[in-house]
Amino acid sequence: MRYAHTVEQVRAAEGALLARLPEGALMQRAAAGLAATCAGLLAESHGRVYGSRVVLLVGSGDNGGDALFAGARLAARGARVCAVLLAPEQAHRAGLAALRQAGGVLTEDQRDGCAEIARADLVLDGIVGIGGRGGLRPGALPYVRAAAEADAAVVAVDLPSGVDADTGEVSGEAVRAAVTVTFGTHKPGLLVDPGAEHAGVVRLVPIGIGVPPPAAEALQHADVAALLPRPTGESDKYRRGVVGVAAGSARYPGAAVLAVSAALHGGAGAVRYVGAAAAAVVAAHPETLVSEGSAQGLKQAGRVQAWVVGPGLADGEDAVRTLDQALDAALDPDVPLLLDADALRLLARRGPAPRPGLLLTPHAGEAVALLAGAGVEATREQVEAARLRYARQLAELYGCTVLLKGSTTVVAGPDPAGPVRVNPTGTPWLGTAGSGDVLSGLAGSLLAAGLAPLDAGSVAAYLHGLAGRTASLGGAAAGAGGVPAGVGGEGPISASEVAAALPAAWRSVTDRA
Ligand SMILES: NC(=O)C1=CN([C@@H]2O[C@H](COP(=O)(O)OP(=O)(O)OC[C@H]3O[C@@H](n4cnc5c(N)ncnc54)[C@H](O)[C@@H]3O)[C@@H](O)[C@H]2O)[C@@H](O)CC1
Ligand SMILES: [K+]
Repeated sequence: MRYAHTVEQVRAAEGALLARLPEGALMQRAAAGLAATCAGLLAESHGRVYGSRVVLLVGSGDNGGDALFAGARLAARGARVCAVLLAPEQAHRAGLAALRQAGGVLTEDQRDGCAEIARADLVLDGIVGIGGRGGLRPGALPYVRAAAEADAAVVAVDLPSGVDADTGEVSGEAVRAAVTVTFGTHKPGLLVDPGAEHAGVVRLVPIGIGVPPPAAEALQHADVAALLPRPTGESDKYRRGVVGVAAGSARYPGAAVLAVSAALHGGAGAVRYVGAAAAAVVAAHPETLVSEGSAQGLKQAGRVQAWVVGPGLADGEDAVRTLDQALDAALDPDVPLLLDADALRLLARRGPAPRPGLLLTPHAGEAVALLAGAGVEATREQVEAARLRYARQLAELYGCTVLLKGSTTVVAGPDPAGPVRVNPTGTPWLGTAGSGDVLSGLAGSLLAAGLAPLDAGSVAAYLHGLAGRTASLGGAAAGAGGVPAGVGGEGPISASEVAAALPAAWRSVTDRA
């Protein structure tokens, strides 16, 4: 698991350690790890550290201190290090002295600084770290823009300056790093877009701080492998779980086919389908147990261990009746229920309807409707910019687990003190019609197999992201969790291909565990 902690948690943990250690010891640990990563990058790009050109962007706090001490270490190995001081009066004194002693030079001049950046091999962003507030200040912008235009590898110290450490929000511009070297623990803003997208590859340097339970966490391969259901010798279809899918309509039969397809690939023993697209579902997946038409309803469908309701239901009378039945207490309240797509729009009209085992899977637009249904106004852009906050708020308002889909999918449980799961896999190519139907069928299948809503949602998002990348790479198994989305070699995909790639994604997780 990759754990992330808020600034407040990091400060408390660091405070406890600082009291026990000699002054500056923690910063030296941070700087040593930072310099080692930079040396590795310089060896890759320049062939060696000696003679390479390094520019440090140094702000007024300890984040700048880290950059200065790391710069001193690189200068001691023969790098030509220039520190650009954004706040010369407040720059870290001991760090400045160390850099000077190691042969580094300083400048406060904007033109000089930008010229140095233009010919640098590596730029270290030590403008602000966890002490940053309210986005980049105007004085930093020329340097940040020069770094973006230069060939240099940009390495962010602790987090890219301009990214909110707790939320991943970016107001205005922020540093875009190839690599972020973060200290002690991850920060939530490094795991969730838009912050995650600015952070590049994130490397954690342990500095020995003890941390409390995390505010956010991201599953890794081993966690997913441990959570995935594994049939045993005694498993029959009921023990493995039967998932019911109430989806599709005369207008949108394809959504039902995709949700069923993913549910069949999601580890459940069988899939029951109820709805108006039975013919299309059976034609595509003859193994599905279908009930013709929605008139028969969910209650008559037979035994299931989880329901998926919503994809392609449209918003007619049948859809309203289906949602009523799904939320009806007479339907076994112990059977987990996933609501997606049209069911979410209908739920938004009714407002919160708390129920055990409820998982909602909105995208940003549906989240806006759900928020409005609970009396909270927000725009799509606001939800996309502050995904952690809105996922948590929705989970609290609706008293259930909420999986908010998007460039970073996040899953929040109803307990406000619990961690939010942030999904590390995926590719922008997954933003394609029907992709959400695949995710909900898969998550429903995992619910039926017995996973709790938070686990079912986050494991489904993980496999869905991997399957998307696998399909996008033309069938080659995608890399490990944590690989940033959008790495080269990918191409367009359809939702059917994502569903078909689920078994390969599953195997790539269990094979490596
Ligand atoms: N506290 C510790 O024990 C450790 C801290 N470390 C480093 O120290 C950092 C935190 O240091 P600080 O608390 O000094 O805070 P920062 O260095 O992150 O920034 C605070 C300073 O920046 C100014 N500032 C705030 N917002 C700004 C903005 N938008 N633009 C420009 N300046 C802004 C503040 O006035 C303050 O002077 C961490 O991110 C990490 O890099 C590491 O050395 C590890 C140990
Ligand atoms: K920084």
